[in-house]
Amino acid sequence: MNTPTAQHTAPAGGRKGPRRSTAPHGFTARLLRKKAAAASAGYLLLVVLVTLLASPLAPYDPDEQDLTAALQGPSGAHWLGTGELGRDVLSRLMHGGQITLLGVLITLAVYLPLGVPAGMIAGYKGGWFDRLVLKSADLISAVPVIIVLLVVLSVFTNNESAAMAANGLLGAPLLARVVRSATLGVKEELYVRAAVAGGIRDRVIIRRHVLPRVTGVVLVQASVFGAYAVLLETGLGFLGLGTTKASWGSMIAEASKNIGTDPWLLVPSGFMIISFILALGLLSDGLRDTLAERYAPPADKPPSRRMGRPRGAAPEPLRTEVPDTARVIEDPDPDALLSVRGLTVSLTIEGTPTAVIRDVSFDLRSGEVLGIVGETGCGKTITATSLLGMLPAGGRIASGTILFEGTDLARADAATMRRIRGRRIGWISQDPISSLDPSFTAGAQVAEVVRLHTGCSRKQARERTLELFAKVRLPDPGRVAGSYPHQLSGGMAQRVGIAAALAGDPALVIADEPTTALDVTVQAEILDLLRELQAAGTAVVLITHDWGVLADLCDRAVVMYAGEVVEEAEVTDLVTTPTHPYTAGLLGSDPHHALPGQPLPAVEGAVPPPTQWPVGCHFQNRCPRVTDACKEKPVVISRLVELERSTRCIRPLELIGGPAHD
Ligand SMILES: Nc1ncnc2c1ncn2[C@@H]1O[C@H](COP(=O)(O)OP(=O)(O)OP(=O)(O)O)[C@@H](O)[C@H]1O
Repeated sequence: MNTPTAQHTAPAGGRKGPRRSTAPHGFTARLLRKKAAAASAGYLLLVVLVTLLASPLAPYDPDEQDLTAALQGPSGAHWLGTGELGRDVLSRLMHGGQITLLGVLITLAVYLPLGVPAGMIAGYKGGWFDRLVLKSADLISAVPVIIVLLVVLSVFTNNESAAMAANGLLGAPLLARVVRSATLGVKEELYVRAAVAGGIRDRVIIRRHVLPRVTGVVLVQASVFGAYAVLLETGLGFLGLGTTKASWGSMIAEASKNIGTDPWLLVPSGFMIISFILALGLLSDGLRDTLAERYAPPADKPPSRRMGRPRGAAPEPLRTEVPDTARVIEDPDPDALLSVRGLTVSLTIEGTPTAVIRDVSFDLRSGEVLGIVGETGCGKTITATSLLGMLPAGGRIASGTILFEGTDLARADAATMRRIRGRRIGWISQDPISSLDPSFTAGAQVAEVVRLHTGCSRKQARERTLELFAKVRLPDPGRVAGSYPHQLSGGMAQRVGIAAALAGDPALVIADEPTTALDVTVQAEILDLLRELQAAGTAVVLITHDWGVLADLCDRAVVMYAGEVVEEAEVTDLVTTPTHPYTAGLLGSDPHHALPGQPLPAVEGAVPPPTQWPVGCHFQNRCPRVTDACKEKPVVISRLVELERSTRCIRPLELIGGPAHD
């Protein structure tokens, strides 16, 4: 007999309190609309009430014996008959529930407070604690629970409470393992990453953002384990190891002794146990489905974007490390707010640490907007997330520096990064709805960030939130503050996201394709907001696929291709006189230049993945100007000092009519 673990790992949640959504979105209302779950909840409530009120309600004392009326069937005097000592079955059933349900309560009182926090911490933090939880769960799975309980009962004779507590203790690591898995998924949700980017502490994120999402899994596990505890109590009673008082288990034991002469005696206690367990199961299914509905993305919206998470990168040589001969490290610009130099980031791909961006360098001054442009998979997001120290699990900065306000973020510890995220560097995501936790109102989420960064009172945080909402030109800030994410349009959600990014008054904002999910009119409004930020002196790193957005907003831009910066220049120079064939190709395939009725010119081929970067120029397989020299060795990025631009091409001036040489 081993402790059960339910196979439900569906999205979960469930949280009460003033922030909860109201009907028709209310959790209880939706649960009660499920007939089986509603009937089960009603039945369980009735059983609990009758059990609690057994003393006034039961027609007889549960231990009152009447040997003249032993083993009788149902009658007017004894509705469910009598047992072998003439005790009233109905009264014993009502009182017996107290012992059985107390056993369930004790089990859960140990099981939940140990298993839930342990699982969330293991999943969220990883490391040695995670390994400990997994190891404990493996070990416990191999332990025969009944043997342990027999040992406990031999020490605490007939003490069912001790046995049930031990049962909870044995189940807790298994619960922790399930909660850990759910937490791993939640941890990658954009709104959790947005909270990390906002500088919110881990314990607050676990309590406010992870706990509501794993609550469903926990409820399902709790109901399955509760049903198991009922069975266990019954089993102990049946074996005569449990309490000597009336309990559902001891009633089963009594009935089984008399099964030959009076089979009826098994019916009331058997029905009680089976119906109770069945109702718990149906309720748990209802809870799971209701919570899954609650966190399912609306039908018209794609599922939330998650970051992939390869694990276990080790500081070994990278598969695609760049040789020193192919690096040019200039001194950082002394006036820059942010200076990135020679940044190489590795992720574990197919089990091997692999550079996914390498030798990335750029500068950004206060009040400047720097664009990062390139096709999908070129390394724009990894570059941005390394600035925030939020690489996917297993990712690490292999080399290079990220100087921001005098601190090298590439080497900053967790506490420094937490101080910088949200306060000095804000983050705006490309998926505004998924960046907000569906369990909280927009106002509550922004107020949380405001409080974190300013330490102000709740009231002041609410006022500041409304100011921020007005600043990002949200219509009716009060109404938006009280709305849940699903009640907001994409544009409104993005404004809320920008308000959250501005809550700490950061010097730098990283906007990762902030307009991709929005329609054209809303895009223009969001770009206006970013322009205002810039005018107020905030530096912005803008990741985009869109040359129109780039030309509209950015002062300078870096073009990335297959993990490398291939060109860096003022935007006007980039769009008018590109020096790298990739920049020229990208510009040529810009839909803004499409001619009616003519196919859009495209750069043939696809970006090679980091595992297949060629020696030499990464663009060689798609370049219309490729020569043998391009394939020989990694191409150094050269500074064209007079033109105030850099390019990673061995014939940088060829495209703009300069001398062509190999
Ligand atoms: N979690 C991950 N695990 C493995 N490889 C990853 C992971 N995240 C990114 N990569 C790889 O790193 C490279 C750079 O990815 P990145 O997301 O930075 O590209 P991007 O230019 O931002 O693309 P997009 O425009 O689609 O966001 C890609 O080859 C990608 O496949």
